[in-house]
Amino acid sequence: MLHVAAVDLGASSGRVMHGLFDGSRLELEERHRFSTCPVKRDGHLVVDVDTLYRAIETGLRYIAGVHPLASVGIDSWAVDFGLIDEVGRLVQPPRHYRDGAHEVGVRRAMQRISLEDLFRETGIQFLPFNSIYQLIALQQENEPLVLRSRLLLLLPDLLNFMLTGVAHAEWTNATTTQLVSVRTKGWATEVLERLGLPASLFPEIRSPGTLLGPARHLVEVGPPQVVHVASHDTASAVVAVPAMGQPYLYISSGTWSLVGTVVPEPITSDDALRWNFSNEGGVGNYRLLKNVMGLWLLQELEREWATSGEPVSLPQMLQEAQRAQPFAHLFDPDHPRFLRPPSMTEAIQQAVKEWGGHPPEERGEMVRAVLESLALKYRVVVEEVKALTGFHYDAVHVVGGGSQNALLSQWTADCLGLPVLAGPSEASAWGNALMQLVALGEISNLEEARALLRSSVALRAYEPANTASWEDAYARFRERLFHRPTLANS
Ligand SMILES: C[C@H](O)[C@H](O)[C@@H](O)C(=O)CO
Repeated sequence: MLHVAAVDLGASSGRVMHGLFDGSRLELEERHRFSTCPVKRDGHLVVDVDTLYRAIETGLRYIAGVHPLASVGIDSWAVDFGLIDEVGRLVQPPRHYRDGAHEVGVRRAMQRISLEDLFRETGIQFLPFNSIYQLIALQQENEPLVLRSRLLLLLPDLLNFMLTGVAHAEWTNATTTQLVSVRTKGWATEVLERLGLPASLFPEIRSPGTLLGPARHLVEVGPPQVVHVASHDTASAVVAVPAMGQPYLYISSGTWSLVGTVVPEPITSDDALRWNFSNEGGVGNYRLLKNVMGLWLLQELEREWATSGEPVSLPQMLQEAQRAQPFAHLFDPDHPRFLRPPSMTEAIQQAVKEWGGHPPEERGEMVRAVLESLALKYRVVVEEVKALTGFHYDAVHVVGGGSQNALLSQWTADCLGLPVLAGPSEASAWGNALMQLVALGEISNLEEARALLRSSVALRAYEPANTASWEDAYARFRERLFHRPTLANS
């Protein structure tokens, strides 16, 4: 039996998963779960790297204390980074992308380079919290701090560095900085020059599926090899899309919903620019996708209800949503106001009002409004994907934690008029473990990885129903949508 550890850091929790591979089946078992929520320091939302690192070590020691651990891989959300000084210390805690400080970076960047030039060079969608804007904002705020930094490491690269002492930039996550060139596939040096950002901060880019080095702090239990997995959690989740052949559509559904497909080369056409698509690095391909605000909306509502003394479970929320009136409170879930609103309830009510609807008051109305609006937004993005690639798709794979939301999966099928195949729910951890097996030479490629996955996990299928009323709602949704600001044009 071969033992690997997949460390997957999500928006609110991280887990250390134990992968057991017997040559024909892979099993994943959770060994340690911990919070990844940002903390407030000096007025900013930051990532508590030391606490994360300690939790990861605890989980790894737990597995390695019992089994010979062959390897470890770390994936996390994208864009957030730490700056390291000449002795390898963090110069300050990494800012979290939901902190508002990057906005000054957006304004500054736009004075120096157009969105169009940036997109043509990097293929990445405009999101105000991309690393590029976070770094410019930091430079504006504290230039000496950036000048005395030696390296910029995205979160999984930073944790890998803490484990091994080796500093690299893993490809899939590096592309989310909006600072990697689609032409050279290296750091976009011309963009860095135009923005006055030091090229020396950016380490060598390495491909997923390669070995990084031994985990030096775990010598007494091995040490296991640290592997460059697809370290952007969405890239790992896409590795674990159990598709049979090409082309395929996916929704990586969690705090964000990443809606897209994979393409052999980036698509940087006028339409891709206009629709604000991303070409994020994948494993042997590009992930042509768009961020939809996702289950963050629901998570925030749930948090608000719990803090106001009315905690509610997900099954209860879904039951109440089913009883509410259909299509009564639609809104654009990607309005920038939803990134970090003081009150999600009020932000949704305001958005519905602006679309000429009656603001939802009841919990069920609110949940129904979120889920219907998400499904309708998925349809908008899927239509754009079809137009960009010219492909026909006959199903959509929903992977990640959101694949367990049966109501959203059913409504997604109804709205898209396509079957939904839901699962695996721990897709990022699966993709992470599978890339370790590739790096260790246990399996030879993605096709084999997917075959292994299909024989190891159960999927749920949802057939489209009730499509006529969704078609009608979609027509109304589209009409409203294209007169309102989105993350791209606000
Ligand atoms: C910032 C988000 O985390 C990012 O855009 C998204 O791709 C992600 O990583 C979702 O987990």
